[in-house]
Amino acid sequence: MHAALAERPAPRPGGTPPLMRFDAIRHDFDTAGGSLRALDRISLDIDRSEFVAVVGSSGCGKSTLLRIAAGLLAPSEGRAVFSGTPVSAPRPEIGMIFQDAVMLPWFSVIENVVLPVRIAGGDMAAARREAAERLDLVGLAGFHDAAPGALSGGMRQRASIVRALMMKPRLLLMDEPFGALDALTRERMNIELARIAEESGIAVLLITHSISEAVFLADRVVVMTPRPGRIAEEIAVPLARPRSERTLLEPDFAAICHRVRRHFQSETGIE
Ligand SMILES: Nc1ncnc2c1ncn2[C@@H]1O[C@H](COP(=O)(O)OP(=O)(O)OP(=O)(O)O)[C@@H](O)[C@H]1O
Repeated sequence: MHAALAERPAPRPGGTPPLMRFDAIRHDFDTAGGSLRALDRISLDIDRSEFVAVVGSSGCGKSTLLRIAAGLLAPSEGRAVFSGTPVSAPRPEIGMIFQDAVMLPWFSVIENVVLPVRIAGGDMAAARREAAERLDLVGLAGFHDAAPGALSGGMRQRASIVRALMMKPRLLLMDEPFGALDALTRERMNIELARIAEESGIAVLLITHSISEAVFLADRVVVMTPRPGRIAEEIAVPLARPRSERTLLEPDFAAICHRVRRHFQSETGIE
């Protein structure tokens, strides 16, 4: 389906608002050299429990789009609407995970994980119980009381995913979360993230430079044009779930990767 340069998303059956709607977003940055258009005419819907991956060349505005979704940046024009309400500030239903999992070194892993609940004034005993269970599920059973510095990059990123889930978000925004990991760890993290998303039903908006990661994880891959970032194509990924190592061997997986890759044939920086 080509959603190229659509001004407005199509009306939805039944009139239910999507979980997240980017409605004709444009964003210009003021720079020393004048105004720089980062995003132009971005209209995109994300449904409940949907996994959407965004790929595009460096500087095409992916992080800018995510910051707008998180309520960290107001667009120059258009709006981001979460569950029918315009996003104007960060909110607990929208979680965010960055490339580098930032952890406070003076707190143990589990205390870092329950920090959002502490800040929100929630039930700490219940939070610690839930955190312990979730840490076990992602293979961090022996590391609840470890210092964050004792964890590898992959382990820290798993802990940061658990931390983001503590506030029970309905949408998880992920900005190149596995970019700093080695290829094998990254593949394992992809499988784990697919499982978490499938089991929890949380919607995810993932930014990645890896085409195979995007296709492996997503229900839909959004390809952006070089700056100013527009939507070049939305590509559905109808691969069966649960996704696993076997998914990577499916002919359809390769075919969809190829379709995404065609957009970048003359570019570098995209795997
Ligand atoms: N605060 C800012 N002030 C001025 N220009 C900015 C600012 N933030 C981003 N830009 C510019 O806007 C454009 C889009 O940046 P953005 O970080 O969203 O791209 P990206 O697609 O996430 O890039 P990458 O893949 O390299 O992380 C770039 O040209 C960038 O230099």
